[in-house]
Amino acid sequence: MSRLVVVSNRVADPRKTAAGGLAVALAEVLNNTGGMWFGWSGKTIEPGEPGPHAQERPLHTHQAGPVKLVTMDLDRQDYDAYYGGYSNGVLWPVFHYRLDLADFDPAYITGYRKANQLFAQKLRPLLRDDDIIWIHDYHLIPLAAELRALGCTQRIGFFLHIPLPPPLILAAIPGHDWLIRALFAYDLVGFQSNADHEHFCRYVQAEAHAQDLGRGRWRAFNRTVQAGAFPIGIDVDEFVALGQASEGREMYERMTREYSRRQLLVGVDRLDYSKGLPHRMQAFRSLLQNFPENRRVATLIQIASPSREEVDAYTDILHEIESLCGSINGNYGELDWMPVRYMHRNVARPRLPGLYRASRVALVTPLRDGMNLVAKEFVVAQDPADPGVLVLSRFAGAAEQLKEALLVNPYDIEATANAINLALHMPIEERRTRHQALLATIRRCDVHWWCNTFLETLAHTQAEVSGTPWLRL
Ligand SMILES: O=P(O)(O)OC[C@H]1O[C@H](O[C@H]2O[C@H](CO)[C@@H](O)[C@H](O)[C@H]2O)[C@H](O)[C@@H](O)[C@@H]1O
Ligand SMILES: O=c1ccn([C@@H]2O[C@H](COP(=O)(O)OP(=O)(O)O)[C@@H](O)[C@H]2O)c(=O)[nH]1
Repeated sequence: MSRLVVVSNRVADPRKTAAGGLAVALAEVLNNTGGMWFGWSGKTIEPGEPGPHAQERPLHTHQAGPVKLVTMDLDRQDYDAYYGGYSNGVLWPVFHYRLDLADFDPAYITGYRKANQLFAQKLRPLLRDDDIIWIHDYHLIPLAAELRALGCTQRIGFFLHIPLPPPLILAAIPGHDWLIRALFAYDLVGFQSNADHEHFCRYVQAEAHAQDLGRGRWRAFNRTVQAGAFPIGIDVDEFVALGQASEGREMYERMTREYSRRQLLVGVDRLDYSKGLPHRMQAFRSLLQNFPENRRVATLIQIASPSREEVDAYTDILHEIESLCGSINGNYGELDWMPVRYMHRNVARPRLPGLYRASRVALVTPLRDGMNLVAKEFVVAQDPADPGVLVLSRFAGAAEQLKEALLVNPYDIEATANAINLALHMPIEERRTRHQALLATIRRCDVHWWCNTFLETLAHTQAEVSGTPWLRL
């Protein structure tokens, strides 16, 4: 049987918990399949630090249950240009439709290419001929092309965890044609939603003049690539079990005891401008303003786990949130009631099911999101007899699947406040009906379904390209 080799920027011990949907999902996949997980170690080598040059630097290897974790360090300068610079200063904002936040510094692309070349050079000697290679996310778009240039002929799949914007937004990136050409080094390219997949099809037709071979296959640059939507899911049974374990139960009991006279609303996000936290706070403020019956009753617990703090746009959003929370509490708070409980800290995943279950409403209102696993976790954690309500942005990938949530446009503050009010006062029958339908979808398209569907499709892609040498990017 072929071995699965997963490659992503961030690697986590699959036996421990991590914040960030990619690490959570891949840990769950690899715990089941076994194989190798290759990525960045989380360590950077500072300029002037003694030791071998990047190419000669040894890898870190660690057996974690059935998974062999192999990681590499990056030089500080390369890491800054590759991760903070090109990945999170160019690709992240543009792919989330935020051209205004992109910083097209030409030095970034050099660092990005260099890091991808280093990933390829380090990974190449570890590969077996019959490995199935699955590369993840925007940090590593050119990796297959780099591996092909080193002679790799294995099946290689790619999954983009973030949205793909419409062609004319994508085309604003200097060198966008280079990026999309790099996708043709893969055999299969997966997106989170039909909308993202459709943007890809439109782009390759209009900008790359690709030939449509039908059934998701496109031919350009002397290669054939298959593309499709594979919405990522969660491990439902694992999350249910987490809720039944002691930490989950204790959290539930503590929250229900502490907030017995209140109705809890919960938001759990990385502190990222794509998550729409200022808009959410404004909607909550409008709720208190327009529907005063919720004052002294509704309490919003907002977890904002620290993220990418070296990128300026992330520091800006931190200040904006802090000021909004302060003003809401200052204007509406009472001696015995604070409307917003804001925490700029990561909450360990085992505690989240208890927090979700104790909450009447979840606010998942990103301005754009690839998928958003928190939306799915919230539904799974509910008591089916008395479930909470999911208020979900129509701009999260999850909205394509979770139609029975209260779908909102997060830019429309008043409409979002109305939806939150509806959620807080929704009759129990309607809550149950919606929850049942949501849970069925989340169960059907869980993380195992996602992984199996992607890998089966990859295994069946036609190897039309074997023997065709990859022309260097
Ligand atoms: O690794 P970080 O820079 O700390 O960021 C954490 C992850 O954020 C992004 O997650 C995305 O993947 C989720 C799972 O598919 C999806 O639900 C979510 O909508 C995405 O934002 C990023 O894509 C990952 O690479 C990061 O590791
Ligand atoms: O304080 C936190 C915040 C988030 N998460 C987890 O991180 C993941 C976030 O994934 P999502 O897809 O919602 O968004 P991303 O951060 O990947 O953009 C979910 O599994 C959360 O349970 C966590 O464990 N603790």
